[in-house]
Amino acid sequence: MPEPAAVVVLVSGSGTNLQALIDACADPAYGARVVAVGADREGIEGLARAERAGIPTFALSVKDFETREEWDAALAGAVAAYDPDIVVLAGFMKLVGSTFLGVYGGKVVNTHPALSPSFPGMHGPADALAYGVKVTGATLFVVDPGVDTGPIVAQRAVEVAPDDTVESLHERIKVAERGMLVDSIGAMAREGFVVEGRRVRIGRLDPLD
Ligand SMILES: Nc1nc2c(c(=O)[nH]1)N[C@@H](CN(C=O)c1ccc(C(=O)N[C@@H](CCC(=O)O)C(=O)O)cc1)CN2
Ligand SMILES: NCC(=O)N[C@@H]1O[C@H](COP(=O)([O-])[O-])[C@@H](O)[C@H]1O
Repeated sequence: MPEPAAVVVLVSGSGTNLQALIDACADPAYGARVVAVGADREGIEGLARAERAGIPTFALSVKDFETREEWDAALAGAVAAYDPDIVVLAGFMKLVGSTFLGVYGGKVVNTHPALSPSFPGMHGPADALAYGVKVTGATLFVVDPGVDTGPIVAQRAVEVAPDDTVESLHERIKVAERGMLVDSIGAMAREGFVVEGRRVRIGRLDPLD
């Protein structure tokens, strides 16, 4: 069996997406291994989940750096120590900048709780509910310098219920999101992937395509 792909996961909160990846990686056939978990803050459940799984962690807070650029470079350096094949932003509430993307561009993916290109930013479920859409969902994309604008890897649709609150809707999205993340990262790790303009292709190309 080939070496599993090395994955670094960056988190800011509860880390349920991270946990889904950790659980999937327990199967050697999955093809990936979480080699480190980083955060932009201390004391979060995401880091505790990594520690319980015996995975190395690091935390770099923007406020501990003179400039945003210095934080971005330090983040790139901390991630580089683990030589990842894929970097997953899983509820990571910071925009990564040009230094980080200069090193990892093309292999950083972010999971977002809305169907891109609708409702980018930090409040996807609330914005979808406020707009009144009947279907929303989750999107996995390759991170670019914009906010939730990168080429799409995968999407899962979720129906909005008439009595949904932001919390109930986000929880239902997160169930779909975790499945999307686990399925996509496994496929990317096992089969490889390529970004061609706005299209992301996983594995062998369809001969008719
Ligand atoms: N270069 C990119 N970085 C990130 C992307 C992206 O598409 N391109 N996706 C985000 C996730 N994201 C929501 O989808 C998001 C996260 C954070 C922000 C933001 O404005 N954050 C503030 C700080 C807020 C806080 O600390 O609570 C900031 O960065 O200063 C917008 C969108 C992951 N990164
Ligand atoms: N803009 C980024 C954003 O909204 N991210 C969202 O935060 C949640 C984190 O959950 P988790 O910490 O339990 O994985 C996820 O739904 C993720 O998509």
